[in-house]
Amino acid sequence: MLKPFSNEPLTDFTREENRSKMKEALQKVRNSLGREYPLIIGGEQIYTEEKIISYNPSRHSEVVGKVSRADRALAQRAVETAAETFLSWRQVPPEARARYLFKAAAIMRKRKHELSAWMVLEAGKNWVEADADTAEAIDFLEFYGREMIRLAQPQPVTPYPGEENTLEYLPLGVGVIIPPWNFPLAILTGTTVGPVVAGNTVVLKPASNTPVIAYKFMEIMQEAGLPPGVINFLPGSGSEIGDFLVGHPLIHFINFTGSKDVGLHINSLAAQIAPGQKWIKRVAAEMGGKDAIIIDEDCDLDDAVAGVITSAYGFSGQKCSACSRLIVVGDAYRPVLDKLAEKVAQLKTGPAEDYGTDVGPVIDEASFNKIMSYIRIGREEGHLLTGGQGDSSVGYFIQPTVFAGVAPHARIAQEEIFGPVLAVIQARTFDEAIAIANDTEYGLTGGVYSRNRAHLEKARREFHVGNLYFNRKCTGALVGVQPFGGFKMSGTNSKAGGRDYLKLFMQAKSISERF
Ligand SMILES: NC(=O)c1ccc[n+]([C@@H]2O[C@H](COP(=O)([O-])OP(=O)(O)OC[C@H]3O[C@@H](n4cnc5c(N)ncnc54)[C@H](O)[C@@H]3O)[C@@H](O)[C@H]2O)c1
Ligand SMILES: N[C@@H](CCC=O)C(=O)O
Repeated sequence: MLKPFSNEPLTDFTREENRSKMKEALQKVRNSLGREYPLIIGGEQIYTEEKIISYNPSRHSEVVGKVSRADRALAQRAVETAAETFLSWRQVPPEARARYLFKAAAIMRKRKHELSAWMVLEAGKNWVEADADTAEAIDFLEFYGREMIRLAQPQPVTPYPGEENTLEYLPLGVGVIIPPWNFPLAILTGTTVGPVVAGNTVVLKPASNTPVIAYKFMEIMQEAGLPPGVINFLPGSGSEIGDFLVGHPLIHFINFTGSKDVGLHINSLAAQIAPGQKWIKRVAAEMGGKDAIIIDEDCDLDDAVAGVITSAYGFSGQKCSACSRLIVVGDAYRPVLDKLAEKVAQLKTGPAEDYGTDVGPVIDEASFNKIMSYIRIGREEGHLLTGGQGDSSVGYFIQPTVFAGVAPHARIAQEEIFGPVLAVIQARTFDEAIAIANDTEYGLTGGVYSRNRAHLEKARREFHVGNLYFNRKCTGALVGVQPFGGFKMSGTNSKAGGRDYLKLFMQAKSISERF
């Protein structure tokens, strides 16, 4: 009997026994750094000359792994293999498909600290963030498996005299999965196994910064017994094989998570009908954010500032959900700035593998340079309250940075920086704060700290974001609890971890039989 879904518990690292397990896992992973990994098509491991090399962002001289890189010929083979495998995979009963996911979840649970350790070293996540990423991956497996079983049950339709009417959900076909590096296990797992348990087969093109953790996911799916060819693992360049895959006539859907620019490019490419293509490709594209938290005058300011700090600097601000704009109402402004300056300066910046690091490195040199250039822009557009320095000599470290007195239309208040940089904006009234919060092209997460019920109700109606949080941080959506996905240029609102998710990769067939 299947237990009802519940979220995977997080590890309590204040306990010595858990810290020592994590240290052991880090040591074990460190001993395996620098290895070569194949791509996988139809279960066959293929080593290529060309490699994607991934580095430890906390120590960029350290090679984490070398992963084989696909060219277009291999991409063609992967799509054809997925198309062939679809013919048998779609016949596998939904409950049997779900069982592969439950088995993979059990394997991940056993390898939890090891998987987190890979993320510490390959993505630069601190222990707590890496542990949450692994837990979320397990949640996606457990949740989507149960969702498929639910959708396979007779679906409710209105009874009609003299007829039997049914509604069935069928898979679409072959999809391309393109995840980002910032949730290298959770988002990769969720965006892949959702479509797969729905009966589709896929080509998975992982992000080039985190291909080793992506390979670990493949290892687990293979160990869970997933038939060869259901997930084809194809690391490679976005522009070279990414465009080829998206435009391929055998592809039915693209499940993308990443930046706005790449998402819009994929959306327009997928809209073109390739010769021989007989369907419209579906695109789920979850993209960036410029997320705001509003601090209202009457709230608990200590609690609010703590929530903002977690939201702004968790994983060095490299979350689509990160708070990058803080809007403070009226007289709360000065005390909030004082508290922020004090608390942010106390955050510990350092290597992700050191227990107790609050702010680890940013992912790579390009990100480091981009964030530092925004910090230079910020010095013109606002008043530097704290932080502002970066050091890329060993790893890509940037101090958590706060700019105060920022105008709502300043570049640092409008453009996604994707780093540990917070712009603080003052609003005269709560209504003005809501108007400022909504005045960007994005609409992903938002937060309000307030004790004023009328203000919270106004925010409920008017704060235009896909994930709205009251009196808590605006990151860390839980699978099944806070289905995740935004409005406007933040994406197509696919609601990862929600009950509508699998239907994005299915088509509904209504069948009527007259008695
Ligand atoms: N809304 C969400 O749920 C969500 C979640 C996580 C990250 N994000 C966003 O992702 C971004 C950070 O991730 P990133 O730097 O990996 O984003 P990115 O857009 O640079 O890359 C995302 C993926 O797209 C691939 N890619 C790049 N060019 C491509 C092309 N032409 N065709 C096909 N694939 C291509 C990359 O290799 C990678 O796998 C941020 O903007 C962040 O806000 C959004
Ligand atoms: N789902 C994650 C964000 C994913 C984007 O980076 C959260 O809710 O913080």
